[in-house]
Amino acid sequence: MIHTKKLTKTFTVKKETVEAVKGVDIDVGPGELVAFLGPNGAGKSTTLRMLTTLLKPTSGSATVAGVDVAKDPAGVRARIGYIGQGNGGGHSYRVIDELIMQGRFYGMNTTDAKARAETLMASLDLADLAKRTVIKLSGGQRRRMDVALGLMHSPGLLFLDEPSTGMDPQNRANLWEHIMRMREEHGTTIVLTTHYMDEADSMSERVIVIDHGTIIADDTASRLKANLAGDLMAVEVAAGSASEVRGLLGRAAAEGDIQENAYDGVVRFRLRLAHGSRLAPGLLKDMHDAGAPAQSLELKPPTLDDVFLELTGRSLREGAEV
Ligand SMILES: Nc1ncnc2c1ncn2[C@@H]1O[C@H](COP(=O)(O)OP(=O)(O)OP(=O)(O)O)[C@@H](O)[C@H]1O
Repeated sequence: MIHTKKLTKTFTVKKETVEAVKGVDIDVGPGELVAFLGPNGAGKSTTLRMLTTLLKPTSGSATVAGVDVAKDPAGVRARIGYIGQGNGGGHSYRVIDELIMQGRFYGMNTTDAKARAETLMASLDLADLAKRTVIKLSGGQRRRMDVALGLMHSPGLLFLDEPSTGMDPQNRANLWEHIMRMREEHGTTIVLTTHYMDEADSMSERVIVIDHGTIIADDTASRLKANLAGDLMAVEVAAGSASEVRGLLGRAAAEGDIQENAYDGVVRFRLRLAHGSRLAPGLLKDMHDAGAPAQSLELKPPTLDDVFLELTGRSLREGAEV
């Protein structure tokens, strides 16, 4: 569905060069659901805008839905849906009319456009709002209408630029439910950008992590977490067992720091362990056999922020405007 080779975008601002996207290679297959995750200014939107033909690449190439973005931008646009950041200004048209106009814009006749608009309004929970003017919609309703607009011409590939930014958690969950249902019903390939880690984590099958215009990781969220971050383990033992346990934990966590705090006759160790949940039972047994049993053991699975921290030394949260 998407193939890019060394796709690059450079902006010149007041004689200064900004390398927004630095030669990225991206391959997305039919039916995939992929999130571009990265902090503000990482180059996510610029990449999306090149793929949707809103920006011309400085160099490199991109084929989207089988069409070269540089050679046939109109051909690309006919095959994709694009839902950009933020809402356009208020519209005084009714929701149904706005959707029909979009369909007409893509060459549908009025009857087909009306039928399609009604189907989409039903699946996006907009049917009761069909006659409301667009300016009067709430933020969440407006975003769902944006999704309906992007889907009017039944594109096989849908791009969403930060679809849920600024929405409250309930509206976000609601929008996602609709997007997932759309996907199930139509097999749409979906590419989105987000700086919400939990959204990339729970909704996407594949996460492409972008930082400073470069792809620094590309895998499923669970593999990224298992391979790059590891579980956070906390073990408490009686102070008298601490040296025994220190040795056992040191062998289990071949790399990485082991933090230690002592209080009230108890020592609490904290460490990161790849596949901690698999190692924990053996570790508990070894501690027991060594006469240094654990008083408690907690395991916390890693987040995509831990992955980003491991890859860059920075937290995704630091630069996020959330
Ligand atoms: N039209 C432009 N002119 C000049 N610089 C730009 C332009 N668009 C983007 N940039 C710069 O390119 C870099 C990448 O921006 P981009 O918007 O792609 O990041 P992003 O990852 O989408 O961030 P956000 O999460 O804030 O949307 C930034 O340094 C940005 O300032």
